[in-house]
Amino acid sequence: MESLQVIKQRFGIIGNDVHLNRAIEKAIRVAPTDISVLVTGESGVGKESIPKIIHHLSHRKHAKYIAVNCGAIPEGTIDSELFGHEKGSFTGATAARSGYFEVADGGTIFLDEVGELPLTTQVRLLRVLENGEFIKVGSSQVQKTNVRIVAATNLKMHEAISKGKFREDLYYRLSTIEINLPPLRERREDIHLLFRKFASDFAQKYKMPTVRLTDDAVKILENYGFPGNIRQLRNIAEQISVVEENRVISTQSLMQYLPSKGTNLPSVIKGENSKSDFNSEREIMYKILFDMRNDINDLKKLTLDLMKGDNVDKLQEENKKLIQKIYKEEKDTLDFKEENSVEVVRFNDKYNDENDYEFAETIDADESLSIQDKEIELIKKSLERNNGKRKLAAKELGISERTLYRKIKQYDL
Ligand SMILES: Nc1ncnc2c1ncn2[C@@H]1O[C@H](COP(=O)(O)OP(=O)(O)OP(=O)(O)O)[C@@H](O)[C@H]1O
Repeated sequence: MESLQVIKQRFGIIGNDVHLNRAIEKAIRVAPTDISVLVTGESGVGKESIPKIIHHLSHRKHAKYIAVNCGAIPEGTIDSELFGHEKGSFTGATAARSGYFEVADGGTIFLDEVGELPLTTQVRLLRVLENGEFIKVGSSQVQKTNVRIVAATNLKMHEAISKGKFREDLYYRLSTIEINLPPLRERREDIHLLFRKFASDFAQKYKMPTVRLTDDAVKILENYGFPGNIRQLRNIAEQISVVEENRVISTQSLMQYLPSKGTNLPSVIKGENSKSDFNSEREIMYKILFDMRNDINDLKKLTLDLMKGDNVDKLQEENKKLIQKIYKEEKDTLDFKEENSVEVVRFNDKYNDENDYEFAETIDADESLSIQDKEIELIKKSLERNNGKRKLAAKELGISERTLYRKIKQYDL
């Protein structure tokens, strides 16, 4: 069995906390078996490295390892993504498609944010776990797969079960072994270690001297709560590495990067003769830009649905609110059948596959970079303000939690 230190080095895991070590040791021990593992812990604690360790130390290491963000896949397509679909099983299914459970046969699937799975998908997953059987969407033929499942969640699963959002039987099936990763505030002795590692990585990346904290600043950092855990610490290290001219970071400089405790507002926003008016004005501008982009993305999605779908009336009815929001000054309804008939022909070739549909929801490569930067800034701010709580941040930003989750992953926030 490979030693703990070797594994940590191989998977880039920093820290010496006893709970962290215990979690890694558990992963090493359970790896050669086919037992299902549930990795638990708050967002940003480093759950993703555990399934990788398990896969690479198992007899499955030469087969596929697929990591799926269950929270990032739209509900309507998740069954097809996981289990595949037959040609013609739904509008837009122009060809049969293999799902992850078929592709990963012999390997490992990591189901991140498993608590986000819709109940209908949970039933399918339970069946795979019990006897390796699954059925493609639109098929009646039972298929077999041999996949090891490692799942992760940052939810309190017992709460999700009591609210009827997660099946109890599935929970017990998934969590034969549970590996819990501690939040950063419970492993204070690792904080400075991690900061130094990130500071050195960013110094290399941005070709600048490495930043260093004064002794007092170290104490401040070690006593900070880190609601966003290691992901937040990494972001702070990056911001400091890029922004601070003086490479020795004092308490005062550091404090600017730590959202203030009481209000959870970033300290840079407030202050005596601060440019708070300018800041709030700027924030409003960003918010408008952000809303506009969301409207455009919603509209793109609706347009694609219209291009692909044949039940235009139903789509129009379902999206009445959105249409009215975007075409405020227009009449109550718009005749999409007429307005888009030409486009259907033109766009059909371009968007004839569901991956394009997904792409329509993401950011275009040629979109203005500065708007993207502002979006990131706004998301970060909102997460800070809401103490890392995605539900509240999504509400504040006016987007769904699922979209916010996707953006956090996309920008590695
Ligand atoms: N022990 C560690 N050493 C070095 N980097 C780490 C460690 N733990 C986490 N990280 C880094 O922190 C970031 C967040 O980790 P990760 O994505 O695994 O968190 P998570 O618990 O899966 O979060 P979420 O529940 O939001 O998906 C990543 O950039 C990861 O590389």
